[in-house]
Amino acid sequence: MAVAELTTPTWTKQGLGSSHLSYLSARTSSCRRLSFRPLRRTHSSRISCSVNQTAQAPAAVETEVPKSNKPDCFGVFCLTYDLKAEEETKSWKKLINVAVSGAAGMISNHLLFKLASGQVFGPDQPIALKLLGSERSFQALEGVAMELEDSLFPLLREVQISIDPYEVFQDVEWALLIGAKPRGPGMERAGLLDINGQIFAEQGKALNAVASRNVKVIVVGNPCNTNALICLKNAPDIPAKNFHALTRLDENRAKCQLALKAGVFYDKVSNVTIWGNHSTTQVPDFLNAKINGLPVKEVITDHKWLEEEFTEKVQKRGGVLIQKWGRSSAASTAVSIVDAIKSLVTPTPEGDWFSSGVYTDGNPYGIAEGIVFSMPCRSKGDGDYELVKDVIFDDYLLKRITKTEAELLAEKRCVAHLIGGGVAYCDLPEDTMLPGEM
Ligand SMILES: NC(=O)C1=CN([C@@H]2O[C@H](COP(=O)(O)OP(=O)(O)OC[C@H]3O[C@@H](n4cnc5c(N)ncnc54)[C@H](OP(=O)(O)O)[C@@H]3O)[C@@H](O)[C@H]2O)C=CC1
Ligand SMILES: O=C([O-])CC(=O)C(=O)O
Repeated sequence: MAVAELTTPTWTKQGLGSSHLSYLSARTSSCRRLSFRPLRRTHSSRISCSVNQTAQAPAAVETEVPKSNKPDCFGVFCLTYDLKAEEETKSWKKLINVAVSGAAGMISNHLLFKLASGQVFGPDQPIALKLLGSERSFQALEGVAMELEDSLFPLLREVQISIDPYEVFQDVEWALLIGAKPRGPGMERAGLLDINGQIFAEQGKALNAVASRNVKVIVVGNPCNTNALICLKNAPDIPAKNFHALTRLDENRAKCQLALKAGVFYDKVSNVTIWGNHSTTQVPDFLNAKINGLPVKEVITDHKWLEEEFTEKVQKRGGVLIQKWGRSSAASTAVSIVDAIKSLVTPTPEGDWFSSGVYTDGNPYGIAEGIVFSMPCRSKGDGDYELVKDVIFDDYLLKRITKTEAELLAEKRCVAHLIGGGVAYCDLPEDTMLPGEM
């Protein structure tokens, strides 16, 4: 039944019992929870919660639950909020503030709705989304906020949009830094490092000034390892350990290729590490990885494939996708950001680990200190992690780890001016590529 035909619209929540009391106040309630607070933009006060202004909280009505397979039942009108809202709210956790930069971009367009739905932080975790954009993207950001509003997510209590990182990062517990300038034709990697480095230096300073002292930061915008380094160096009051560069997409890509080759479903693949940079020098580790609990090299006996095809496939997967799609991975990147967060907020399954680009100080592998390098991590589910010690190395793995390490050390020299390291000197060993560049 379409909205116009309804005299008493109902919202049903799949999975609830068969008898429902539906309340029209679902509308007022969700609207009350979504407060748009556009900042530093006078014109943005046009955003308002129009339903909130007009709706009254009507008495409860008992209605038939529309069957979801009815052809005239669609979208929001197939949903019921069993609004024992007050009771439910009491069982919820304390609201968390989550900042997302590049919020009008492609990755965010997938990610924000996952965050708001509860599938990332859990069904009892209300969140406030704080969206960072720019002058150029502000209108689009308003559009994003409107779509979030129209989605009626019960757990989404507040949406803020702003172009000022000092406002957006105020008290945030999570900062997902996605916005970055893409490398254009003819642009040198050094140029990209500098332009994006400025963005991440500013955002690091803003996080340092106003974010929660234990904020967890996931840098997605490329080149993400060095951007994360710049960010953490500009945020000296936040533990360096709290900064991550996203290499989870690479891990997921590696798992997919191993599963494909072994002819197993990908949940049978575990212990996959991506070592190093999120670039074409990254090292997907098949030495320590397992399939059905067995070393990958015992299951996949074609070692030439592992060393050559597999490694290159993972390194260049992003570029192949761009050739097909005409744009870089957005949906799968958003999924991998979700995976990365969940890996920090839920205990890592016994014996397994996940990859993340983290600060190398104190690492047990002999990797140079002072860079952000993807390594195997485990978490107790408290947002923190520890590095996995029981991994093995062979000459093949060590040689490649050395190469990606050299690249990151060179990137670090290129951005010395942004991390308090004096005059920058850019001597990148070769113009290595982001996974999306080929
Ligand atoms: N680590 C990983 O695994 C992956 C990383 N990426 C990286 O994530 C980033 C975002 O990708 P995606 O969402 O697809 O990109 P989009 O181009 O869709 O969005 C990027 C956003 O970055 C912002 N931005 C910030 N500074 C600039 C600038 N100087 N010029 C242009 N835009 C700028 C823009 O927002 P605004 O104007 O609001 O600032 C824009 O909306 C990219 O750096 C990409 O390379 C992509 C895939 C995987
Ligand atoms: O290069 C890009 O922007 C895309 C990217 O990081 C990837 O697909 O892994």
